Amino acid sequence: MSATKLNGDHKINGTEAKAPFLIGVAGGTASGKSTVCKRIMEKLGQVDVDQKKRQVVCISQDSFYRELSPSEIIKAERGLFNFDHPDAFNETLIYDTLKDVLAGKMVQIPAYDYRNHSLSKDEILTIYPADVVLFEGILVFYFPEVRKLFHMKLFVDTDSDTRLARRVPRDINERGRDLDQVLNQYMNFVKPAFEEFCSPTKKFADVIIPRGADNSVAIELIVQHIRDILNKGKPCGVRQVSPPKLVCTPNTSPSKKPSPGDHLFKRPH
Ligand SMILES: Nc1ncnc2c1ncn2[C@@H]1O[C@H](COP(=O)(O)OP(=O)(O)O)[C@@H](O)[C@H]1O
Ligand SMILES: Nc1ccn([C@@H]2O[C@H](COP(=O)(O)O)[C@@H](O)[C@H]2O)c(=O)n1
Repeated sequence: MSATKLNGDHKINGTEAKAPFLIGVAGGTASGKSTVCKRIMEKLGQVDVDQKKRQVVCISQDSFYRELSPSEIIKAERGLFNFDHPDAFNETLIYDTLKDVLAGKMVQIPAYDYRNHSLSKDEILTIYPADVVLFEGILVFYFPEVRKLFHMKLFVDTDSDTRLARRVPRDINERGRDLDQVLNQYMNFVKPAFEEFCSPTKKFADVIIPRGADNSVAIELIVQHIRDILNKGKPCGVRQVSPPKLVCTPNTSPSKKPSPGDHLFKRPH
């Protein structure tokens, strides 16, 4: 798929770009936001699809951490930088990027390098226009202008002991931290910031998912709702964007009744 910009109009392979259905997924650290997004993508049959052809894509808010100054990097290396405060993020870039996504444009986003506390110079993720875009992160509902862009808002609500028990091994094994660092950062920054900035945004959610990815009933209901919206092509409460032009058809002949697992998407021509 090739994407081009012509006089402000965005065209993909010669056809008008489509506005995606934008879903925000918030929740505390290690609540299971990424895992919930993965489950949604799996249930919509998207995980094994080539990146360029995916109709459901996921973007992480962590790709929008602002660049740190040399003295802030030193603080971060000592576990003394607050990555859970809204000021740690580049709000304008989040907003501008999501507006581009909603305009059906292809966007390029750096992966986040947790070991070096910086945006990756080497790993740039290309987000091709899609029908459904998931945007997940601890503070995706914090910024009012960003919050208004979502068509659906999910909050992954996992209890804090479970979150800490998951964060400790993850940060040690995947993010290059030691136990003292993880616990100090958690007590000094992560926990207080969750209570001050993240938890209060739960009230903005349309759906709260207790227990995260363990809650397969909630995930199935959400997936079914996404399918219904896409089939109708008329999402409720959509602000500023036109509905996604995607038809969700079961991969069966018209006479055959759909069965669970039949959820191949088909774009209209
Ligand atoms: N339901 C679950 N049961 C067990 N482990 C889980 C579950 N959900 C997530 N995890 C693990 O917890 C860690 C954090 O999950 P993740 O989805 O990355 O959370 P978040 O995106 O909210 O930070 C990961 O190591 C993940 O594999
Ligand atoms: N350099 C960084 C950047 C972020 N963090 C922590 O990541 C958490 C957000 O990611 P989740 O996958 O857990 O949602 C956040 O709580 C930051 O503390 C970090 O430790 N180092």
